[in-house]
Amino acid sequence: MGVARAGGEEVEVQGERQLNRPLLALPAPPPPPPPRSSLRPLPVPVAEDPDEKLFRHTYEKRTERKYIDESVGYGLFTTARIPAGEVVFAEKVVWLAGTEAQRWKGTKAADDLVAEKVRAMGEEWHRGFLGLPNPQPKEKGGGSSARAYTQIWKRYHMIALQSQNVKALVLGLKLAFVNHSCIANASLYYTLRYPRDENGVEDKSLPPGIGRAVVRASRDIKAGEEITVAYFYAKGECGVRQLMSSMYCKFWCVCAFCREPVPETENALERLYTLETIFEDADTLYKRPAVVFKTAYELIKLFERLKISDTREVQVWLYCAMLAGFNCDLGRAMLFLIKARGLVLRLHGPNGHLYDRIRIYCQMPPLMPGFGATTRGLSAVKQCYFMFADQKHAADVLFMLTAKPDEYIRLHRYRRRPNNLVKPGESRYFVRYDAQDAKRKKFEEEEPDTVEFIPWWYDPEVRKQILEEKKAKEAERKEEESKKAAKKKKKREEQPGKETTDPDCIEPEKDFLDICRELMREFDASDEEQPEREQQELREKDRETLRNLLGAKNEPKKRGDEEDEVEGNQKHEKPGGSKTQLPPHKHEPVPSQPVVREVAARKRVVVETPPVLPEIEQFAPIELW
Ligand SMILES: C[S@@+](CC[C@H](N)C(=O)[O-])C[C@H]1O[C@@H](n2cnc3c(N)ncnc32)[C@H](O)[C@@H]1O
Repeated sequence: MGVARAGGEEVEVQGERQLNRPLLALPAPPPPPPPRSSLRPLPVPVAEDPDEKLFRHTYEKRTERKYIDESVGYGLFTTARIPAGEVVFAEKVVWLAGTEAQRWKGTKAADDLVAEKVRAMGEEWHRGFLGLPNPQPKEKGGGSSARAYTQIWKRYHMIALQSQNVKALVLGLKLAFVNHSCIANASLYYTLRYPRDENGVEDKSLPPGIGRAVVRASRDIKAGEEITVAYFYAKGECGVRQLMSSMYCKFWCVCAFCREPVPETENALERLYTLETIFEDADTLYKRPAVVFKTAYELIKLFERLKISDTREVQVWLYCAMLAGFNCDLGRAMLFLIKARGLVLRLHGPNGHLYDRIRIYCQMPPLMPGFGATTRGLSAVKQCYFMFADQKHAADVLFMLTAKPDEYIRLHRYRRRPNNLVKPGESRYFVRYDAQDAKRKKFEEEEPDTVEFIPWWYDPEVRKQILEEKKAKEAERKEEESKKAAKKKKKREEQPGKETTDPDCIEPEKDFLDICRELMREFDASDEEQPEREQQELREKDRETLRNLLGAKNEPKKRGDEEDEVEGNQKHEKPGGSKTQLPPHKHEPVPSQPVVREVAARKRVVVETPPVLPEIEQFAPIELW
């Protein structure tokens, strides 16, 4: 158990060791960067009652409600500075979801339901609830406080999305005054709690409910500043965001960034929208991975510059992790996940459901949606470690900044330049492809068949018609193809001399061994006419040539020997000269020499290996599959 200072108070921090533990049983990564001065160590849940101990010390007393204007109503303001990462308040809330919300039928039933829930919170809370400013005329229902519960509820509640997108309506006495901003200075999340049985023991077989609403400062909040959170995931330009606020929250957003849009923030939120759109399009993800990474990188930089630090940034890191996972790139995926985990810990602490999701992905990356759709990024987790060592320049590798739009560069292809070889403005890393990689790259870059889809909203009759049309078109295309093939074949048969121009294609219909056997038979037939000794010599020579031709599979030779041999063979092979020349086969209009040269020449692949410097090795561990 450790002790940390928070605003002059001492806070018990339990389980720090647990937080610093590596995620997977792997070699220890380099030490983490020093903590930022404005952040104190994060509190973590404790075994007994997480809510009680975790949020004992908050900045609740340094806040007050103030009236803003008619369009927004009240807001919650600070009376003193609140440092980034601190819990502003963590309060108990009344919440309605699922079957309970279904009881909201008719005003009387609704009022009874809210009253019942509010009374269950205790007398003090009940009084606080009824003390919230109620703008409705009191006598509307006849009595002085008739329908007061629902009136207050309707004005001050918030919508919370729990895991699996379960909607819950929440109301807290402080939370009631926290307004939305498209670029908020605090984050809101709800701790989850399992229902307790009659003995007060948590029943983990039941779905968890909401424990407390926690508002945590995501940046330093000055004294007198309004505390704002994001009610929804705001993205796009101001008009789009206002449309979203009216759709999701039933108000027209008039936050500072919608009232007077700033070009830079507008640009950042528009980029976020673009990135989200890209992530809905698997085709772009597949064909333009480098563009996606670059967009994400620029967005993260922009967020940093504008000091936007909220779940949207977590989402960008998560998207990058998913794109890496999509390509089986565990090294990059892990690093993106670690970044997302760090940020969500800073924003929400280890209690929110977003943290739970990221923690699960860290432990089991294949659980990320779309994982392993392609293998072109294949890498191992430990390959991300060298990027820890080189935080300053790792972005080049992590986001593939030097890649072509359609490229996906594997981690092991990056080599770090030694200090004396780096020119100003140049990337620290260069990409090394070898012959094997180039072959694989060609395969990786093959485009998949395009996926066509018929929108679900089309009329069934229209869908049927479209499918039939597609089938007819496909049949037509196949028929055309077969016609073309038949035409080609016919032409070939009519002009046998003109046939093969491709030296690779000796006899398409025949097996290579058949051809060899035929050749042997032909040699034997022509040899019968020769005197016995001469014949033997020639046969021996022919066999030698054939052995060379077949690549001397059983006797591996040195590269140098092979080259000499090929060149030697070429010297002897004069058309019509020696007896070792293979006579033209009746199915083989083109002389066989070009084939011989081609086959042999292909073996002369020289793999260029750059000088391996110990420094490069150290930073870029090489791992080939
Ligand atoms: C939880 S209450 C916050 C307190 C509220 N300002 C009041 O005095 O009643 C949520 C309501 O505040 C208003 N509100 C919050 N953020 C807003 C914003 N950015 N623009 C316009 N209205 C907002 C909306 O009417 C919303 O339904």
